[in-house]
Amino acid sequence: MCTFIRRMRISHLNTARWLSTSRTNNMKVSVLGAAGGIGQPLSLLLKQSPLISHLALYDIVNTPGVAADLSHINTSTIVTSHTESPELYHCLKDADLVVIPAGVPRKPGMTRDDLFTTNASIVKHLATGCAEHCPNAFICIIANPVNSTVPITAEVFKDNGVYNPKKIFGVTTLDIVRANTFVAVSKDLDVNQVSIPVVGGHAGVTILPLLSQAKPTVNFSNEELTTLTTRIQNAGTEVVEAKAGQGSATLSMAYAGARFVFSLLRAAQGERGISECAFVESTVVPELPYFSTPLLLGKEGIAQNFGLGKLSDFEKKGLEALIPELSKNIEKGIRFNKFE
Ligand SMILES: NC(=O)C1=CN([C@@H]2O[C@H](COP(=O)(O)OP(=O)(O)OC[C@H]3O[C@@H](n4cnc5c(N)ncnc54)[C@H](O)[C@@H]3O)[C@@H](O)[C@H]2O)C=CC1
Ligand SMILES: O=C([O-])CC(=O)C(=O)O
Repeated sequence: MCTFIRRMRISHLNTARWLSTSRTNNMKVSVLGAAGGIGQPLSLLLKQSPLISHLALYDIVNTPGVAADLSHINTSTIVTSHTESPELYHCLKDADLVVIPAGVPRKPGMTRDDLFTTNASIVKHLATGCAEHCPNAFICIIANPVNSTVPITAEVFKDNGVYNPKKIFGVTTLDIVRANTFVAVSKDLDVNQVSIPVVGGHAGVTILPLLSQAKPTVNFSNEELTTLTTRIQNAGTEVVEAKAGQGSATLSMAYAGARFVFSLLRAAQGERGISECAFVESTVVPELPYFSTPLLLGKEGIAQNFGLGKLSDFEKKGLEALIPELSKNIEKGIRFNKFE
C-alpha cells in the first residue's frame, strides 16, 4: 500500500477497482521527480487527462503534499504518493509510462553537460528501478543532459536484459514548441498551424531546427535562418538567465512534456498517424547511435523513424558541426554506465 493512501487516509471508493482493472484505456503514468519545478506543473497537466487512470508521483522530498493537493482536483485520475527508495517499487509497478524530470537544473554560466556529475547517478538509479519494476513501460527522460542520460538509461536496460529501443525516449519536445513559437512570431503566422522538425540532440549546437521543412512552407533570408537557429539552440539558456539562479524552464517544459506523454499514450491506445520528434536509438547518422528525428508512434512505441528528409546546405553544415559534440555526450553516457 502506498504511503499517500496510508498516511493521508484519503479513500477513494473505487481505488482498488481502478488500480486493478484491465489496462486498456486505463493507463498508469509514473512521474519521478514529481515535486520539482517541472514535476509539479507536469503532474497537474497529466491529472487532467482522461487517458490516465493512475498518476503515481515519486520524489525524495515533498511528494505527499503535492499528491494531496492534486488529488483534490475533480478528475477521475487517482493520484498516489511515493517517497524514499523502497517506495519506488510501488510507484513503478504496472506503470505503462514513466516520465523522469528528476535531477538538478542549470544556473547561469553552466552548460547542460555540467549537470552530468549530479544527474547521471540520479538517472541511473531511477532507470534501474524502471528496468526492474516496469521493464515494458515507455520511458521518457527529461533530466539533463538528455544527450547523455538517454544512453545511460539504455545501457541500464541492456544490463538488465530488458532493453527495447522502441520504448526509450529523450524528450526534446520543448525544442519543437520553441521553434514553432519563434517562427510564428517572426513571420506573423498562426502558431497553431506551424510545425518545425528539430533534430539532433538537446544542448546548444546539437539542437538543429530544420527550417527548410517548416509547415506551412516559409522562406527565410540567410540572416533570418542564422538568427532563428541560434535563438532556438540557446532558448534554454535564455530562460536560465532570465530566472537568474532560480532554475531553468519549468512551465514550458511541463507543457512540452505533457504533449509528448499524451502523444505516446494516444498512439499506445491505437490512434494512428501520431508523430513526434524524440532523442532515441538511431541509425540515421552512422556516427551517432542516438539521434532525434521525427518518429511515427504506435502501440509499441516507435513504429517508424522518418529520418532527416532533405536538408538545405545551411542544415547540412549544422549537422556536420553537431556530430563531434553529440558523439562526445553520447559516449560519456555509455562509459558512465560501464565504469561507475
Ligand atoms: N529535456 C528538456 O527539454 C528539459 C530538461 N530539463 C531538466 O529537467 C531536470 C529537472 O528540472 P527542474 O524540475 O527544474 O528541477 P528541480 O530541482 O525543480 O526539480 C527536480 C526534482 O527532482 C527531485 N530529485 C532529485 N533526486 C531525485 C531522486 N534520486 N529521485 C527522485 N527525485 C529526485 C528533487 O527532489 C526535485 O524535486 C533538470 O535536469 C533540467 O535540466 C529542464 C528543462 C527542459
Ligand atoms: O536549458 C536548460 O538547462 C533546460 C533545458 O534543457 C531547456 O530549457 O531546454
